[in-house]
Amino acid sequence: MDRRMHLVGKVALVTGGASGMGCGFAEALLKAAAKVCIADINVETGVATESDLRQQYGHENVMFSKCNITSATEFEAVFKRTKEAFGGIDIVVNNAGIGGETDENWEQTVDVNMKGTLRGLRLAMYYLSVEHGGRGGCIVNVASMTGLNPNPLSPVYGCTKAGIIHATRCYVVSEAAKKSNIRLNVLCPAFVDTPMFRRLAAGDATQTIGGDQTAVTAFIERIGVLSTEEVSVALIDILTDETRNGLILRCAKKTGNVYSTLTVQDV
Ligand SMILES: NC(=O)C1=CN([C@@H]2O[C@H](COP(=O)(O)OP(=O)(O)OC[C@H]3O[C@@H](n4cnc5c(N)ncnc54)[C@H](O)[C@@H]3O)[C@@H](O)[C@H]2O)C=CC1
Ligand SMILES: CCCCCC(=O)/C=C/C=C\C/C=C\C/C=C\CCCC(=O)O
Repeated sequence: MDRRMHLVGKVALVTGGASGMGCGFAEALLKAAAKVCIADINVETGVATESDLRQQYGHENVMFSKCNITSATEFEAVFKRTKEAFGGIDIVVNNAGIGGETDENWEQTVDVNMKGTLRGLRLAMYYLSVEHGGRGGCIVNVASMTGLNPNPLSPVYGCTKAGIIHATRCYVVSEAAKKSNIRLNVLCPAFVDTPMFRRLAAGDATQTIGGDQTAVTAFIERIGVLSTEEVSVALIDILTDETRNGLILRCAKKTGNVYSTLTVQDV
């Protein structure tokens, strides 16, 4: 039996799609002939990305929708708009996220990464579910290797990413996912060359709880840095291979792509 999900004509919503990894994901989906809504808080970059992608992949296949994922109203409006414009939603990539560990910004990191992603996950479950007019599909949540490996420089960020991993695992075993044939997986990249990463690499003091930048640089050199195209290949593999469900996909420059589950202990 063919277990590939063909992406031609499929409709995807990608949060944080204006730049960085999200923009790479949008482009990879468009190359596979899907239709994409990029949702992002940054209107200027979002409109520019929309225009660029429209020129390359067709006006009718791309839309930008302004959305702050911390706003329930804005986020729900994006789902509605995408469904109206493209006739349904098959794929949701909850990718938008920020770094930030200072006394002033750490709660914002929780609001965006944890609450925002949970909001996107809940909306995706609703809009993909058959009982609410959906047609099943695939949800990919973007966490990070820091959600699995402890990192002293970014405990809050790491916690939000661990939360995203666990939330994904919980929804995977839900009746709602099974009833509507919704697959859920979580992507855990190590460093990827994006504006967010470049801020960290440049020593932006608002991104970590501080420390020796020489050590950060050495750490980055040891781990290596992926391109957005390399992470996009991982995303497309998750989407197209319908046997992929409930999985954590670690992506790192030196180790490549490694799928796993977390062990569940019998109690
Ligand atoms: N770059 C890296 O090394 C890694 C990044 N990640 C995760 O990948 C995801 C994407 O990150 P990058 O592309 O690196 O970052 P980025 O900063 O380059 O792009 C993030 C995008 O999300 C948007 N965004 C931020 N807050 C938002 C909000 N409240 N509502 C809607 N959109 C919002 C930004 O405007 C931006 O376009 C994030 O969740 C990040 O934590 C995970 C592992 C490694
Ligand atoms: C193996 C660690 C991979 C980290 C991947 C990641 O999520 C990168 C995010 C980049 C910028 C976000 C800002 C800061 C927090 C993230 C990671 C801190 C790691 C710093 C270090 O120990 O060198």
